[in-house]
Amino acid sequence: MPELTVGLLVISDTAAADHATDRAIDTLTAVIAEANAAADLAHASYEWLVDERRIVPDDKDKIQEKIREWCDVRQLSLVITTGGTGFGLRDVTPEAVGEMLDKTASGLVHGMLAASLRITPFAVMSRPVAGIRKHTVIITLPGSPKGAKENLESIIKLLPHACVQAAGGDSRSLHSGGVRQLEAEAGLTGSATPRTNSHDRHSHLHESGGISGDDSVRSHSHSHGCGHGHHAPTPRTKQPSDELLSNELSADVTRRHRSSPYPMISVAQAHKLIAENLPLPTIIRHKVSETLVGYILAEDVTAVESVPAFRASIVDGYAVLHTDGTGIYPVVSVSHAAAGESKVLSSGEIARITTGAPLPSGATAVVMVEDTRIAEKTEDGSEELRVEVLASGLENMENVREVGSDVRAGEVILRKGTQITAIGGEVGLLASVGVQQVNVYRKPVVGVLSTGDEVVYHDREGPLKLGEVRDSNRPTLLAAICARGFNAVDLSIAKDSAETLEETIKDALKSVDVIITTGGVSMGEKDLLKPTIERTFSGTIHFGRVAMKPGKPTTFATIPSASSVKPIFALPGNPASANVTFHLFVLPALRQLSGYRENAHLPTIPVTMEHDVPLDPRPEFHRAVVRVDRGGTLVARSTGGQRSSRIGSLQGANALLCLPATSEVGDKRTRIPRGDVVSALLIGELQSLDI
Ligand SMILES: Nc1nc2c(c(=O)[nH]1)N[C@H]1C(S)=C(S)[C@@H](COP(=O)(O)OP(=O)(O)OC[C@H]3O[C@@H](n4cnc5c(N)ncnc54)[C@H](O)[C@@H]3O)O[C@H]1N2
Ligand code: MOO
Ligand SMILES: [Mg+2]
Repeated sequence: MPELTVGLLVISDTAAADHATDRAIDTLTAVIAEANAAADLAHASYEWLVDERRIVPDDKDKIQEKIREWCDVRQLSLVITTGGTGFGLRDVTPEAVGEMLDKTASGLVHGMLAASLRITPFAVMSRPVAGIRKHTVIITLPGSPKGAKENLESIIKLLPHACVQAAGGDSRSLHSGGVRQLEAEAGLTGSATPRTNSHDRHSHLHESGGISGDDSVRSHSHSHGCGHGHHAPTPRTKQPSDELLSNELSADVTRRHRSSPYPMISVAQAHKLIAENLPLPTIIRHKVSETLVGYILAEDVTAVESVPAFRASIVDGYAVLHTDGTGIYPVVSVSHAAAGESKVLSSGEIARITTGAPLPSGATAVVMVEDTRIAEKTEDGSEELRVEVLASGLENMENVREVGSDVRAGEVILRKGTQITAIGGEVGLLASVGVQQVNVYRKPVVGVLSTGDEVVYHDREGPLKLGEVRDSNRPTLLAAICARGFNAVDLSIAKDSAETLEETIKDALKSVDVIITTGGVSMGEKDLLKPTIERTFSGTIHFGRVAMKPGKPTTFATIPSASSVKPIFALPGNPASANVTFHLFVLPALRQLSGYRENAHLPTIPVTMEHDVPLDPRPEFHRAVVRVDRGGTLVARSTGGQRSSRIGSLQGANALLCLPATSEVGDKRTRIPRGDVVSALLIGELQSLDI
């Protein structure tokens, strides 16, 4: 399918200083993904491919440098800028872009402004420009993600047409920006897509864009005819710039990065980026049953019925009129805890009653059987005929549960945000008041993929060949995910090839909400995950390195999907690293996606070290066993060797000690001494007493 390549340029001093503050890239990527979905539905034969995403400050030179590269060298189909179009002193986008346009496109500007003015009069404060440089269409959107989204949505249907024309009506130049196409042309991926001829494509664009009567498009498609379907490919020279190499799937090993292009961020920053970039939880209806455990309520729940629904006895004994006092009374009826009517009780009468049974009407109290004596029996001696009430001074409704005294119909019994626990209290409460279904947040379905040419199934028969490694990450993570009550999908093992990764991830995106991969995220030439996410799936890598041990190359990205975005956690291949980063980053994310709010993180508790523990230059998450000692103190002991490859460091562990980096402690200490208190992240159950 022909690709219309897009560059997204965020122009903002703030976002350039701290990429985490940027919302525009995700917003615009989602608009483009939606346009692709709509085009797909309309059977249009083109697809937008976001090929470049960059953030630059409000600096004319920096803006022009990118525009030059993307238009003149990369020959992208479309460049979208956002930001710097206001009246502020630093706002220079229209000037920077305006100077570089070969032709202006005032129609696009009018279209965007008209759409904005329908929403807010402040649209007059935007100074957009649009036009063509060489073969690339350029549009400038406002900086607010909302405004940018509205502007882009107002013209996006027309842009394929504009891009085709700007490319000179030449399908080759339209294609030339598509990197995947290029790789196919150069025989790099080995999977050249058959090209659609220009006639077909233009007639499809025609339908989807709703444009009619445009001679130039029609005559162009006519003049090139079907011949271009098999036109000899014209490979474009690759640019050896560092930026291009940063996510090049097929770069020679000599041309790969020699230092990671991903900034090293702190664990706290990583948590923030994850929390901010996850999609919102969705709501489902779920029946009240044992399978409700673990879900979080997405609504306040109101009692349908009262508990008790009738006046009920609290004890086994005799229903009486409390005003009758002590004395001998005939037993006129029996009220058992069972459905059915009972006789009206009058003064001078009593009724035998069991715990939980309805109080006969007329009765105002219950006397415990222990406070009575049989005065007369039936002839066969099986039942009492008359009973002496010994208890005096009974209160009105003594030993009676009033209607609705436990729960009143209409009362809110559970608040939105409450988790249905394994204790059973919430299920019990819901069941008791006749609530049969509740709205809860859907739990995400999580796919787990191991990657690596060396990785073999853990249950593969026979000895390992040199270099083979049994897959421990997938069984470990599947176990941890299921045990926490999430649905896991086994995505198997993918070889270290761009095609396999692409195919596997593409398939997984159809059935899972979150993807976890392990391996292939560091600096090796076979570490292909990051470029695959960026290039093939137009994903945004929110971070690719974290200052921590283990887990340094932990990567978090989102991939645009039809409805919103799908998170992908690309964890390091080392088994201990994969498990630690799962508990530290992925589990809180899964909890947030299932409706947890501020409590999405696992709890952290202060623990006392039972022995010295060495510190590392990186903040470390040291696997440990925490127990309550005989004095009631929480004490921690290391699980031993902490090498990232050693999954045994997690055997028996229930905590990760959060140890500071050597640089973070005073006096350049290299150890935490025995008896010191450190913080521990509780990843398992707390054991009481010594074991
Ligand atoms: N030059 C550099 N090399 C490395 C760096 C670095 O910064 N510069 N970081 C190191 C760190 S820290 C880690 S952690 C690892 C992470 O590597 P990857 O995520 O790329 O993972 P792989 O290279 O694919 O594998 C690493 C290791 O783990 C074994 N592995 C992988 N998958 C599995 C599995 N499913 N089950 C069991 N074992 C698995 C694999 O065989 C390797 O031994 O990179 C360092 N290198
Ligand atoms: O950070 Mo890596 O996970 O040490 O081994
Ligand atoms: Mg590696």
